[in-house]
Amino acid sequence: MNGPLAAEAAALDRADVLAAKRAEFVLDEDTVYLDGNSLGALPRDVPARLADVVAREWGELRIRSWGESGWWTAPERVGDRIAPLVGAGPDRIVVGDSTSVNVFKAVVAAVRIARQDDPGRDEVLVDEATFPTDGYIAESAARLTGTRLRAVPAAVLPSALGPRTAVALVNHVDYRTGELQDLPTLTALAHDAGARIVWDLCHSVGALPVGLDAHGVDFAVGCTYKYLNGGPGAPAFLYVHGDLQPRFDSPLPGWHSHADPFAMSSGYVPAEGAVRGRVGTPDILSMLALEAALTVWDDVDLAAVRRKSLALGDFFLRCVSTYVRAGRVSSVTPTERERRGSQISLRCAGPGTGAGTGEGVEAGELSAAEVMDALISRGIIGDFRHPDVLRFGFTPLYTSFLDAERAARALGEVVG
Ligand SMILES: Cc1ncc(COP(=O)(O)O)c(C=O)c1O
Ligand SMILES: Nc1c(O)cccc1C(=O)C[C@H](N)C(=O)O
Repeated sequence: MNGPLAAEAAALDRADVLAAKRAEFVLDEDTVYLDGNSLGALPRDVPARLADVVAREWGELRIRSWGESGWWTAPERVGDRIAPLVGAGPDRIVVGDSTSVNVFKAVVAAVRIARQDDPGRDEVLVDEATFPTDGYIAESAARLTGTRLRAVPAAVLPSALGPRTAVALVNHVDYRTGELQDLPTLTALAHDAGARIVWDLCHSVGALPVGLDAHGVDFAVGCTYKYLNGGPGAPAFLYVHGDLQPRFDSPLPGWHSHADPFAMSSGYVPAEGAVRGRVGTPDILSMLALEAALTVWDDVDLAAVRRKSLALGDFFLRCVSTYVRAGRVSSVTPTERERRGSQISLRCAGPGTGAGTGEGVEAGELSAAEVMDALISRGIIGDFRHPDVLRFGFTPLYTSFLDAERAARALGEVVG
């Protein structure tokens, strides 16, 4: 059954310049997939490419593939494919390892540079709502570098930056609320304070233009399994600003980052450029699946992605206010477009959330976790984050306005 906003959704889909992209992904029409901010959908061309890598490059060419199939240079080559999506020039990005490992490399290297310039800097700032892994890694990086970690709310970061700050580690888009931080302003403020900044782009790469080179960002990391659709466990990336590349002193100087790896010498001599961010043998199967997945971006205008992402978010919020009983959910994602990533997070007060029953919630109503379970059983795939947040990720390459309408309508039915 259609809701009152279904006709409008269909019209928006007809006018969508990215609509044709959906056919490049493996999706089924019975499911509304709104979890591309956790695991992107499978691009259609990936299975055949991966089958070729396994059967021919590994199965037939075997060891020769390191050279003949370009395996050895894949981390830089795939990095150069990601570069335009984050506003980076060539040889600035290397792909490999997990985001967590790249946070470690970036934070330690950034502290080393900051303290070379000014040994008095003894603090690493992190936004206190950070995705947990960043906070855990930053705490260890701080201990290893003789600094201390200070967690502050993102809104307080501008005033927390000061003469003691070595590095600030900031999530560009908050994984829980979907709030977008002002990267140009915070980067400039960090530099004004004499500090270095590391951005975690997990929830912004592929969702909005980032402009790393243009804004003078020092270091950035990000994952490739969300909006870049690289697949489960796809390798992450590390960006190092061009001016800092010669000073990048990796805390994990493995042999793949050596200037002459096959010299097998006992002394470490770092390679120049992005290669310096490598560690050991890359996960070639995942790396090449990611490379194949990135071809969907070849003809995509990121400004159009951002326009559609914001339009989907606006439309979804309108559908929610039309279909869902007043007071049952409220958006924790800022309504201002310039403060939003590509997800809408709804607080769903109820039993077992620790958030009280909330206005408009009656005894016996479903908790947020139960609401998400009920949505998933109806084929609406979002996710739940503690204690009471329902997340709906909008992936402009394959999410339609009808998806947004169907999800909000189902939510209204589930919460009653
Ligand atoms: C902001 C952020 N950072 C880091 C990670 C994860 O890091 P890793 O790829 O090491 O699991 C995620 C998601 O899992 C994330 O959302
Ligand atoms: N990285 C993930 C994983 O290894 C398993 C399950 C989910 C994830 C995610 O990416 C979660 C995601 N970063 C989040 O925003 O919560």
